[in-house]
Amino acid sequence: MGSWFSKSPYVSNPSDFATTSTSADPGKWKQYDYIVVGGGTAGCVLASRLSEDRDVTVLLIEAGTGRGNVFTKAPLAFTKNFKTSVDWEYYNACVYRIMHKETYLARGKMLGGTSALNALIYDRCSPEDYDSWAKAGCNGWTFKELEPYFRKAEGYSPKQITNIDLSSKGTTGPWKIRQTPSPAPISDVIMETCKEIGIPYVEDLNSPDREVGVGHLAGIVDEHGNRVSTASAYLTPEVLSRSNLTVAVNTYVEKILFSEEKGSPRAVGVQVASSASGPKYRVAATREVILAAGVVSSPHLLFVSGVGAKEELSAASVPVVKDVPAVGKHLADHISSGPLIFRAKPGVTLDKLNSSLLAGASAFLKWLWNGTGPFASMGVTSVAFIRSDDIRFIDTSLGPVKDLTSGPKSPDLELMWTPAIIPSFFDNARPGEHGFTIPSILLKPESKGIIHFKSGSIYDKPTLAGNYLDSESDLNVVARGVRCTFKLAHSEPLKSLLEFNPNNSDKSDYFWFGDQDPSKVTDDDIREFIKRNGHTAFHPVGTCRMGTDPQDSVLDPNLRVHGVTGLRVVDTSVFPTQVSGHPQGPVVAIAEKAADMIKADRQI
Ligand SMILES: Cc1cc2nc3c(=O)[nH]c(=O)nc-3n(C[C@H](O)[C@H](O)[C@H](O)COP(=O)(O)OP(=O)(O)OC[C@H]3O[C@@H](n4cnc5c(N)ncnc54)[C@H](O)[C@@H]3O)c2cc1C
Repeated sequence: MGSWFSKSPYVSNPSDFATTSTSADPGKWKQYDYIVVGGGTAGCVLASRLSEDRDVTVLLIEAGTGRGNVFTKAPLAFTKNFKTSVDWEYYNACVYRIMHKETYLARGKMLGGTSALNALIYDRCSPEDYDSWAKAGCNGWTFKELEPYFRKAEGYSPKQITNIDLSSKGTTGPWKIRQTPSPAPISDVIMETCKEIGIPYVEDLNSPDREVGVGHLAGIVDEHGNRVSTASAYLTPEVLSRSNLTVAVNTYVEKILFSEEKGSPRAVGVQVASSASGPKYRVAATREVILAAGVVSSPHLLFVSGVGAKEELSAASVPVVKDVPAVGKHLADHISSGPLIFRAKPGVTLDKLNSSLLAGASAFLKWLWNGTGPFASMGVTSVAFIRSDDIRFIDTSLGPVKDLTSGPKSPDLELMWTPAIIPSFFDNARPGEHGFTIPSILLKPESKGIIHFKSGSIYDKPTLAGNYLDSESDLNVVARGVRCTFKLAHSEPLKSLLEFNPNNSDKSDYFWFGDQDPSKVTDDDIREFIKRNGHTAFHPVGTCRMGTDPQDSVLDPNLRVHGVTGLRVVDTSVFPTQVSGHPQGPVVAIAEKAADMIKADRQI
C-alpha cells in the first residue's frame, strides 16, 4: 500500500530527464527512443503501449499536473474544472461572423488531458466515418481496420442497462465502459418521446451496424462511480513502474528540434522548460518524436518549430524548416444551437441538487462515500443521432441543407439532453426552478475554421477562428434540429411533465425561447436564436489532418508529417474529416493503432 511519503511516479525537474547543453549535437543530450509530447487522451495510450516493448525507452512529457483532483473523478462534476489550472482555456472567435462572438473552449491540462475533463461519453461514432477516410485515400483506416483497436481499448462491463451484444465489444481492455442510469426520470421520458415522434430506437449506439436513432449512451465510468481517463486506464502503477518509461509532468515542450538528413529535416528531439522564464533543456529522440498535444497545441508546436505555411512562418519571424501549408487549417468542430431550455414540473429533473447548498453537498458526499448517487452518473445518458433530411420527424421545409453525412446510416444532427437547467457552464438555475436543456448539435460541418498563430513562442496562445456558421446549410441543419426539439417538447409523454408560459416575453429569461408556442416561432426566429446562442460542442478536429495531398493535409496515412523524418502526430488533430459523434473513442482507437504502426516500423 502506498503512503503519503511514497515516491512520485513522475518527474518534474527537467534536469532529471533532459540536458542543459546548447550543443546542436543530439548525441550530447539525454536520449530516449521515443518522445511522446502531451500526456493527454492519446498520449497516455501511446506511452503505455510503446513501453510494453522493454527494448525501447519512452519519455512522455506533459505540461500539466500528474494528478487530477476530486472533480476529475466525479462524473457529474466535470464542469467544475473549467477555467482552472487544469484547463488551457482557449477562446474561439467567429461563431457567427457578423456577431463577432467569442466562445470558450475547454481543453484538459493534466495527465489524461481532455479525457480527464470531458463529459465521459463513449462513442465509436459511425462506421461510415472511417470508411469515408479510407475512400479519400487514407489507406488502412476503414472501420473494419480500426475495429480491433476499439476492442483493444474497451473494458465493457458485463452489466449494462440495455441489451448490448458484448461479443461485438472489447471486455478486457483498460478503458472501463458502462452505461450509467439516468440521474433524473425526465431523461428516459425524453427518450420515450423520441420514439413516439418516429425516431427509431437503437439498442446499442456502438454497434458495428449502427443505424441512426435514439438510444442509451455508454460512459467511461468504472463500477465504483469514478471517471476513467486514459491516464487512470493506461498509466497504472504497474505501467508507471516500468524502468523504460519516464513520465515528466509540469513541463512544457517549447519546440521540436531538427537536423538535416539527406536534404530533408529530421526531428531529433525537443526543447523543454518548466515555464516561459525557466532554463531551457534538450532531450533527444533516437527514433521518433510523436506529438499528442491535441488539436490546438500539436499544430502550434509544429508552427513554432518551423513547420507550417512558409508565408505565415515568415510573417511570425519563425525560420522555415518545412513548408506544410495545411498546419492549423481545416478545423472542423461540432456547433451547438446553444441551450434550449424547457420548464418542467418539480421532481423529475436534477435541479433539486441546486435547491440548496445542503442538497448538492449531500449528493456529493454520497458519491465520495460509496461512489453512488447522481454524481456517479453522466449528465447526458441518452441522445438521438438523426438525419436532418429524415421526413419522418424533421420539418424539411426549413431552408435547404446539403447531405454531408458519411453515408446513408450516418447522422448529421445530435439532440443531446441534460435533465437540468444549464443556461451556461458557469450559471446555475434559479433555486426552485426545474427544467431540462437540449441543444441541437451539427455533426458534419461544411464550415471550416483555422488557428492563427501569433509568434514563435509556445506561450503565446493562438486564437481559433471557428467560422462555424459560414455555411447556410450548417445553420439550416441546426435549425431543423431546434424545430424537431420543439416538436419533441410538445409531444407525449414529455409534454405532460412540462409547463409552458407562452406569454413570456422576457428575452433575457432562459426559459423564454422554450416557452414560445412552436406554431408561432418562425424559421428566422430559430436562426436568430442559434446565431446568438451557438457554442462549440468542444469537439474540434483536423488541424494536422492526414491525407494524400501535402498541400491539403499535414500527415500521410501513417501519421508522419509530410516531408519530415522522425515526426508523427497522434491525436484528434489528425482526423481527415469530422466524425459524426463524440471523438474521444475514435482518438483512443487511433492511438492504439498508431502504437502498433510505430512498433511495426521498428522491426523494419
Ligand atoms: C468539456 C468537454 C466535454 C467533452 N465531452 C466529450 C465526451 O463526452 N465524449 C467524447 O468522446 N469527447 C468529448 N470531448 C472531446 C474529447 O475529450 C477530446 O476531443 C479528446 O479528449 C482530445 O484528445 P487529444 O488526445 O486530441 O488531446 P488532449 O486530451 O487535450 O491531450 C493533449 C495533451 O497535451 C498536453 N500539452 C499540450 N501542449 C503541450 C506542450 N507544449 N507540452 C507538453 N504537453 C502539452 C495537454 O496538457 C494535454 O494533456 C469533450 C471535450 C470537452 C472540452
